[in-house]
Amino acid sequence: AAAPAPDMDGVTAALNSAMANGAPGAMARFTGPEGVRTRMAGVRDRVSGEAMDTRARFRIGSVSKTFSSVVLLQLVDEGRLELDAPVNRYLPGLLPDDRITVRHLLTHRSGLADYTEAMFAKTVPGFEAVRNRVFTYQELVDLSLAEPRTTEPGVAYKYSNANFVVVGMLIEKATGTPVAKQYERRIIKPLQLRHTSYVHPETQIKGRHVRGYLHPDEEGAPLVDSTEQTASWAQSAGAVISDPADLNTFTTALMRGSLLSPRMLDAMTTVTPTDATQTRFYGLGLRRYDLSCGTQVYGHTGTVQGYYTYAFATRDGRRALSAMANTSNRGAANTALGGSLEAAFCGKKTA
Ligand SMILES: C[C@@H](NC(=O)[C@@H](C)NC(=O)CCCC[C@H](NC(=O)C[NH3+])C(=O)[O-])C(=O)O
Repeated sequence: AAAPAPDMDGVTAALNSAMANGAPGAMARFTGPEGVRTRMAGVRDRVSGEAMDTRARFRIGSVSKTFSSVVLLQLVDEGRLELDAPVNRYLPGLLPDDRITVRHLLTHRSGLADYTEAMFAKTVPGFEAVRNRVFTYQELVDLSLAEPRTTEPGVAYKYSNANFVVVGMLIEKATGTPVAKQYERRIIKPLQLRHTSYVHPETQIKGRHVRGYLHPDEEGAPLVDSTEQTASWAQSAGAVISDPADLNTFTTALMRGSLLSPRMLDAMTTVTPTDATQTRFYGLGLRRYDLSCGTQVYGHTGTVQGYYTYAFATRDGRRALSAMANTSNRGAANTALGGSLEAAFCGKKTA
């Protein structure tokens, strides 16, 4: 059946709802058979009052995990790493359990604790303590290993940034270059993602960009401008910068098979449920959301101080949506923004 036209009024309603829940602004870009549709709301800069702009760049948070996963799966395709090999075969002595495999990292089933829970237990103090810090991968792994593991390897899904920090270490070990070089060579250049970059530990977002605003834990406390940070606490788990057009190019190219072999793309999109609702799933560095109209969309969400992101596409790569709200630590704003997926991919609700 032909895909339903996107309900762009519904997308606008989702953006407005994100603003009603504390975001200074929000935007979305839909790419489909009928072409591109963009919607913007509010401001990208609360001081200048400059309007939200879909040509502006922002921090994509954990959507970076899909970039890292693509690089690692290309290395598997090239025979330089094996998915079911112990991580310790490539990084001797790194992890305290030889049973933790590369696949366990990509599926969040390693049991490695997520160090960000302690790091950001107090949102603004935690952020201020790290926003200008530069961490080595090893320091982040050590923070994780200082806490008890959350599961025996492979037994259960438990989201952890530590997994994709180790993915970054594996990429650097296998290629002998920084992850930035691999993102550039394997994704950014081939897809001509002109507004996508990995500038860690540089704190500035170059060119036209959205300023991000972090909600403190204290109700009513003023927003904190969190735009400039090293994002070193996240790195290969969350430090990529991009814009809506590049994200749609990335997710559609991924789904169309431009980045991975058919076998590897099948492995990446083979998912297991992450919640009881059986509508949210995780594959290899990739989420799958099953929408109310039966459409399944693949991509990732992102949460980094001041920015909520959704970047998803249909399995045939014919339709994609990227959406961003320039706030965080506000779950209601994130959920509201997520409503843009149903509107974009399921179209107008029939009476
Ligand atoms: C969940 C999301 N994960 C990511 O994008 C990664 C990179 N971000 C996090 O783990 C959240 C770090 C804290 C954010 C902070 N929260 C707090 O400080 C809470 N005390 C904030 O909201 O900005 C994903 O995979 O979709």
